Amino acid sequence: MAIVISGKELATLRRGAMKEEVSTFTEKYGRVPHLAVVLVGEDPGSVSYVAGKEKACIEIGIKNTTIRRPNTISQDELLAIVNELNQDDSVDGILVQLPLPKHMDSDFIINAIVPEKDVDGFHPYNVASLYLKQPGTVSCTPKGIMEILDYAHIEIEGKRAVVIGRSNIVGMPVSKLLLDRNATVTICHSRTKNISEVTSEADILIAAVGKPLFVKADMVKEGAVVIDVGVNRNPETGKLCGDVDFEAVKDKASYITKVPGGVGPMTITCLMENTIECFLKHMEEK
Ligand SMILES: Nc1nc(=O)c2c([nH]1)NC[C@@H]1CN(c3ccc(C(=O)N[C@@H](CCC(=O)O)C(=O)O)cc3)C=[N+]21
Repeated sequence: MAIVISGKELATLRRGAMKEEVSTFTEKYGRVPHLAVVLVGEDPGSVSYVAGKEKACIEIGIKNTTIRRPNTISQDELLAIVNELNQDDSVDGILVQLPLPKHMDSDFIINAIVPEKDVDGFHPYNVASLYLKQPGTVSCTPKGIMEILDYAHIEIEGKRAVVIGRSNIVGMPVSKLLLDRNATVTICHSRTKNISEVTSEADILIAAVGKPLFVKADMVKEGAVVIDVGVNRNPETGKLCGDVDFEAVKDKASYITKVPGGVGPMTITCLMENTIECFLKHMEEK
């Protein structure tokens, strides 16, 4: 049986440290960090994420404003909200929850957020900074995955890392972060031939495909480290489940994360870290 790396436990540790740090801010800067979240519509993943973020903000002492709008609002109305938050000096971080309703162009909205307040690290400026190794905001899930690997003291340098999924939000940036730590990285996707042959080579396997229970035992090398980034609903039980068939893979892996309680809590924790970082930069500019 693999060692289960608890993202939840690490999140609790990090949040305790952040709470202490934030408790010094009012005296130093006259206020605490402020995160503004915009939620359009009622995507189930988003609603659960928003609830988790509100809880984390309260825990750490970060001010949180959630702006909720029905999915009938126009793109112009959403743009106006973003512009107002951009100009609001009391706001340090802006997060527009994705996915947006179909009648909207999410790239257009994300591009409208000023990069200094883009706590998601989704703005092209921050994405480019990651690839050029320049200072900027690193997106929360990839950052959380690296923190999980480090917490478990997993060696990365020289290891063969295989990432399943090539999204801008997870697959691509986590591949870059692993490469920066000198892993040999392979990215698999829907057109990859003989995918289980490729994934079976992985010392570190990152599953970010968005398909419930996609990773089975025959796709995993004995002793591999398996990180499950999936946020899916199990089609049979309706419960939250990952991309990895945990029960099938747990006896083959050396380390594994679970859903829930794995990467998710660290995504939220890294969002808190990013909010504090944006706040501190904002305060320095004054
Ligand atoms: N602009 C934007 N940025 C995002 O980062 C973003 C987004 N939009 N849209 C939705 C997805 C999804 N996502 C989750 C993060 C943490 C949990 C999480 O902490 N889940 C808990 C369980 C929560 C439960 O039980 O419902 C866990 O895995 O233990 C879930 C989902 C961030 N996303």
